[in-house]
Formats: sequence, C-alpha cells, structure tokens
Amino acid sequence: MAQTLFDKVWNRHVVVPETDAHPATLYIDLHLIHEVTSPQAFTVLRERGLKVRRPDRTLATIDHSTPTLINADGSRPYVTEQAGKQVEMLLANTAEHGIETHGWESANRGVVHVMGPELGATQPGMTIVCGDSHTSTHGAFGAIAFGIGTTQVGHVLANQSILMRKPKTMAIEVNGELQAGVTPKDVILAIIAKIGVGGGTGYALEYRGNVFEEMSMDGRMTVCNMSIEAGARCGMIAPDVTTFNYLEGRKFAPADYDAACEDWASLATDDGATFDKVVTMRAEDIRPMITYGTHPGMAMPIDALVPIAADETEAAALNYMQVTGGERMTGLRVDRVFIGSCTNARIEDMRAAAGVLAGRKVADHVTAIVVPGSEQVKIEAEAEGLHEVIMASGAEWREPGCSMCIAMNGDKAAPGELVVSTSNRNFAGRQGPGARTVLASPETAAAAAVMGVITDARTLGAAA
Ligand SMILES: CC(C)[C@H](C(=O)O)[C@@H](O)C(=O)O
Ligand code: SF4
Repeated sequence: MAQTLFDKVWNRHVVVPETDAHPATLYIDLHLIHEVTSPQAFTVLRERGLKVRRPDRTLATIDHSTPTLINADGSRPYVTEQAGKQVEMLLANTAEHGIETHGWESANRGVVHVMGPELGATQPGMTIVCGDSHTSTHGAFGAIAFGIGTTQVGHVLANQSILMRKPKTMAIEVNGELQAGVTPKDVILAIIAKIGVGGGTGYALEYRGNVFEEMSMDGRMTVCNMSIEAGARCGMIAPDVTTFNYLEGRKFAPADYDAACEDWASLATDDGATFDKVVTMRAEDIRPMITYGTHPGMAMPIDALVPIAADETEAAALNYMQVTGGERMTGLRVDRVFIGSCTNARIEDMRAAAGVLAGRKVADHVTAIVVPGSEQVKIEAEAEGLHEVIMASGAEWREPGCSMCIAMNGDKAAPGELVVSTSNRNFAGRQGPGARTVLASPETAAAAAVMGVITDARTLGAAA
C-alpha cells in the first residue's frame, strides 16, 4: 500500500503497536537536551537509581540561559543565579552520565535546533525528541521530530522510547514561483495565517511541492521550526539530494554514506498515498509577511491593512500591540530589532541580514542585535566578514544562544517597546513584560532596523 513519509518513518520505530486502550511505544533515535527542561528529569532518574539507557543517542547543549555578551575579564554574566545554576546542572548531569555535551568550550555549542543538524546528528528517517517545542525543526530532514515535556525527557533518558498516539497526516502543498523578496519565513507565516494556530493540531504535517523542493536546508528548517505554531507537533519535508549534500561529511554522518542516501531516498511519500487532509497554496500569492497580534497566526502581508478585530480576544491582542484595525503596520516606530533564534539564525539568515545592513546605518533610536544560532554559524559568518558589515551598520554582533527569542538570559525589551524579531513566538510579554513583538524575516527585520519604522524591505533603495 502506498505510504506517506510520516507512515514510513513511524512504522520503522513502533516497538509496541497502539490499541484503543494504549498508545504506541515508539523507539527514539536521538534525544537532544538543554539546560531548561532536563535538570528535573535527571533528578528523577537519580532518585529511582536509573541510568541513561543510550548516552550515545543523547546530545546536549546550553542555549536558553546563556548570556550573549562576555565581560571584559572573559567571565559570563548570567542574568540570575538560577540561570547559571541551570547551566551548571546540565554540565554536571551530562558529565555524570557520559553524554556528549557542547558547553562553553565547544566550537559546536548553539541553540539545540541549530546544533543538531550542523553536527549531522539529525538525519532522515529518525525519530528525534527534545524537551522543547521547536524540535519540529528537525523534520526538515525527513525525521519525525517533536517536543516532549520534562517528565517524558526522564522517560526517554531511562528507556529511549515514548508512548504516543499516531497523529493524522496533513499535506501542505505550495507550488508555483515565489515572488522576489519572499523568504521561507514568509512562506511559513502565510501557511499559519491560512490554517490558523490550531489548524495543525492532531496532525503531522508534510510540506510538499516545488517551493520546498527548491528550498535550501536552512529554509526548510525555518519552515519546519514553526510547525508547532500551527499546532502540529511535527512537520516534515522529504529528504532529497539537498538533504544528502547538506549532511555529507558532518560529524555524525553515516560511514557508508551512499547506502544511507539510498535508504533515505526511499522514504519519500509514495505516489498515490493519501493524507487525512490536504491544504494547497499558490506560491505567487505569498508576500513578505509580518504579524500584527499576539500569536503567529495573526500574520498578514506587510503591505496589507491590519484586520478589524473579529472578537474580544483579537481586540485585546490589537490593544496590547497598540495597533489599529484598518491601518498599516508599515511606518510604526520600532525600538528594537532581534535577528536570531532557531527559526532564523543560520548562515543564510546572517547573510540576508548583512545584505540589507550593508552600507546602511541602524536608525539612532533603534537597538539592533544579531545573534548567530551557534558557534559554527558565528565562525562561518565571521569568515565571510558578515560581522564587520553588521557592526559597521551599528547593529551588535553577539554570542550564540536563544537570547531575546524568549528573554531568559537577560536580553529583553522594556515594557511597551516594539521589537521586530525573526523568532517564532509573538506572545504577550515573551520578549520582556509588556514588550510588543512583530515576527518577520531577517530581511524585514534588518529593514526595520535601518529605517527605524516597520518597512517593506522591497521598497528600500540602493544602499549609500
Ligand atoms: C524553554 C523551552 C521549554 C521552550 C519550548 O518548549 O519551546 C522554549 O524553547 C520556547 O521556545 O518557548
Ligand atoms: S531560540 Fe527561541 S524558540 Fe528556539 S529553542 Fe530557543 S527559546 Fe525556543
């Protein structure tokens, strides 16, 4: 019977099949961990006298609580004692259990969803979990990858499997030609605006069509990253030659690479396979997007008018954002710009930001920070001289980490400030109490930095 990509990967990992009374037991190939959601799980393990079942299938980094500025004396100013403790605990726990860890000295440290793929730990056909909702990112390689809670982190540490009911499948097909200036971030924001923040709930998404086939791995990761913002725990793209070229030569790439690629190529959805739901969009209809509300589904083309609130919740969101239905977002004064996060802090994002900032100056009243997603991204960007272009514009070039995406490390906005951010969540207060977040692509964020107001990057003239 013709099968989908999801079905094929799922079937390879079922240890005990699902029944009406019981979810399936699913074997997990890769468990990524970070400092926020792992300490309690290790404590439970210790209390119960259990060992980590597969330290060799577990990989750790520090990202959420890590400062992005270094003191003059080389020390790292944690925002709170608690933040420093989380990092220390992660390092102590992983050392005790023999888990490969990318801490401060590692040239591979980074936001967990940037680091895993860079190391080639993320591979097609795998099941991948992490105590982090944006684990969906790894689906860009044709893996079933989803976030789990801290209790489940403990289970996976102890037995390398989880209990799960099989989700339904949804194909999201985007075919045609994207207009100039439309980025992968715009594509995923347009999808979420169309299906809604609950549209993917209960489904595993598969992004299909020539738009995704032609996308780079960086772009595919941006798309899959935000699957969770549409309510889907995972989103996938069939592995192809783009995937194989990306992974070749990376640390964890399989030794017999040709055989691996042959197997991976067989994972693509078969002709004639059926999805429980199919959503189609025309690439030509997608424009650069921004959000105007307090969830990622409240997104619109940057040159559109903010919709009139349809209910009290929407009215409250517009009120929080201090925007008015029927008016434009372009022209709104911006206080901060954040270019970073597991959505948009890979090398192509750094290049896109630098491309807009080159030869231009960040507006006097704007604080702009560019935070590479990993040490590797930082190294690569610096080798290309992107940091010089970025700093010459007046934007700051920081150390890798989650930074202002979630504001757990001290990087945050003040109450009322408007932030144009390349991250994935614009929830009220996420970037600081009272802070207002507008989600956009690196190009749009950089354009806001130089113009000092929300700006359609397509309207910028040539740089001076
Ligand atoms: C801290 C972590 C559990 C959280 C997540 O699950 O995604 C964070 O990464 C986020 O982006 O909100
Ligand atoms: S960058 Fe943001 S979304 Fe990604 S893992 Fe960190 S806090 Fe979560």
